[in-house]
Amino acid sequence: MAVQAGRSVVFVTGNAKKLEEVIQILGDKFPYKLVSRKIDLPEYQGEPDEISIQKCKEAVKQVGGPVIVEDTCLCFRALEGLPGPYIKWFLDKLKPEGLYKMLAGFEDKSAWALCTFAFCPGKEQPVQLFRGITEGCIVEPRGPRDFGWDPCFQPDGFDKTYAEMPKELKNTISHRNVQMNCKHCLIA
Ligand SMILES: O=c1[nH]c(=O)c2ncn([C@@H]3O[C@H](COP(=O)(O)OP(=O)(O)OP(=O)(O)O)[C@@H](O)[C@H]3O)c2[nH]1
Ligand SMILES: [Mg+2]
Repeated sequence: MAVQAGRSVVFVTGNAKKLEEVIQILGDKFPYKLVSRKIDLPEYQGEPDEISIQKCKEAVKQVGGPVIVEDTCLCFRALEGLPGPYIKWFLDKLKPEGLYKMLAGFEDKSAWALCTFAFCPGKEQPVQLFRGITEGCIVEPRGPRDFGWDPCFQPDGFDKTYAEMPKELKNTISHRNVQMNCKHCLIA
């Protein structure tokens, strides 16, 4: 990332669980000081890239310096990628059980989790995007309920849902782990 060494970057999110995972994934190898700001940014509509760019521009306006935001989509193949960026509202109303039931009429239960990080060094500067995708399927919910749709998403190659996995394993293979050496994630 184009941040000068020794500088800090503000991760803007209203979601404490995301923040927790981002801090765990970056560990102490991230060469910049990560500062968090809890701001509930607007839930924009549109394609994932456009949403992340708008979100990042709003964050930079509010923070006034280098920022990172991320937007997470959960996309069902049978529904041509929906709910996608609107998963927050579907999850809120339907809970993981309802997400699973949404696919009752479809044979194809496959899904992908997409995380789009957006970085902007300052006002009027271009926004850079970084994407991570983990392929999986939607299953009957299993495991602890402490983070969103984790109980109904089972990544390919595993017999556990995200929620059933130890956090270290989820963080190694998850859509949020946007690293070139992550074997399970596709870097878009
Ligand atoms: O089970 C989960 N495992 C995950 O790894 C994960 N990452 C995000 N989410 C949920 O999916 C929606 C994304 O919407 P979202 O990107 O707009 O997030 P948000 O509004 O909560 O925070 P933010 O936009 O302030 O950063 C929200 O309901 C999040 O709780 C996850 N659920
Ligand atoms: Mg949001």
